[in-house]
Amino acid sequence: MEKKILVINTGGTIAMSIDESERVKPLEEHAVEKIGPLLERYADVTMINYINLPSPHITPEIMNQLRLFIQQELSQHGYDGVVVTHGTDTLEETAYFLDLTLPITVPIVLTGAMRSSNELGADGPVNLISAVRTAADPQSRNKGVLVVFNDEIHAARHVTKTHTSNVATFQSPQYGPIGTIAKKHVSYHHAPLDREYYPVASPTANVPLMKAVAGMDPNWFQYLIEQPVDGLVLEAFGLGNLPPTILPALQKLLDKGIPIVLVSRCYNGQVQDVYDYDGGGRQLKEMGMIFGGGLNGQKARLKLMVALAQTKNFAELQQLFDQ
Ligand SMILES: NC(=O)C[C@H](N)C(=O)O
Repeated sequence: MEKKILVINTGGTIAMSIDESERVKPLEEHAVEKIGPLLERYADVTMINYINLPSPHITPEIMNQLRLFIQQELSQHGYDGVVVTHGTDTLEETAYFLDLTLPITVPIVLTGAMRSSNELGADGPVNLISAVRTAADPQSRNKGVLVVFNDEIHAARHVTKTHTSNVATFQSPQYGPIGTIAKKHVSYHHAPLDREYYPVASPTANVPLMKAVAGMDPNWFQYLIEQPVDGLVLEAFGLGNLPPTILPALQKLLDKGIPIVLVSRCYNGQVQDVYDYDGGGRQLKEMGMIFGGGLNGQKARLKLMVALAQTKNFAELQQLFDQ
């Protein structure tokens, strides 16, 4: 029987066009609708123009509204799968947020485009067809939220935008794609690990993200010490090390009960408390910092935001980041 797939359009380059002076702009009408008829071969598709935003305009609040909308649509209409079209700049963040907060088994697939609707070699139509085929495939159930782009299927937890313009921009640097879209079928090479689920009423925690750089000025943290932030994510060096000059400022945050999650500015590997020098991972662990595994900064931030709705205890947060 033909699968019922809901396509929710949220905007991004897939819904934009380019003019003679090379300016790429959102279209008044939703460009994705024009792709609709091409999808009929693959599923019984219902398309909803939910919002039309460039993805730098997407916020955790909008991600959360989208989550509630998906849940409501699924319970009212019993779709077999959902596809969300989204701008690529923050696509990995929306995908990961939905992965953490949607307690469902049907496939949820995000896709978009790197070339706007009227550009030569526009990738929107093929990406959307691939996403619908993936959402309609029974093998895609229970795999968590997926990102389909350029004939590949990626797990939301691992995928990241790696190139500013190339159509093969979405990669999972640590583990590779979990499946591929062949001409005639969708195939999986391996399954993602068990999902985490965070019931979250609304992601209101104020969690900034900062990147470690050589010669970091401790005064940069003054704002965070004076403002009511709920947590901080730091993209540390390598295995999880920081310049020693900023440790007193970080200690002040920890003393105020503000959790600090460390991830690495390397895009491969996990942070670990190995180095035993001033500012090394050993010392950071002893200070009470939470080690964020192999997540990138933007995903660790979302995870801390949803985890803070569950606990503010540093040890419990560390357990959640160990998962
Ligand atoms: N390719 C894209 O969709 C990029 C665009 N700036 C967006 O994220 O909305």
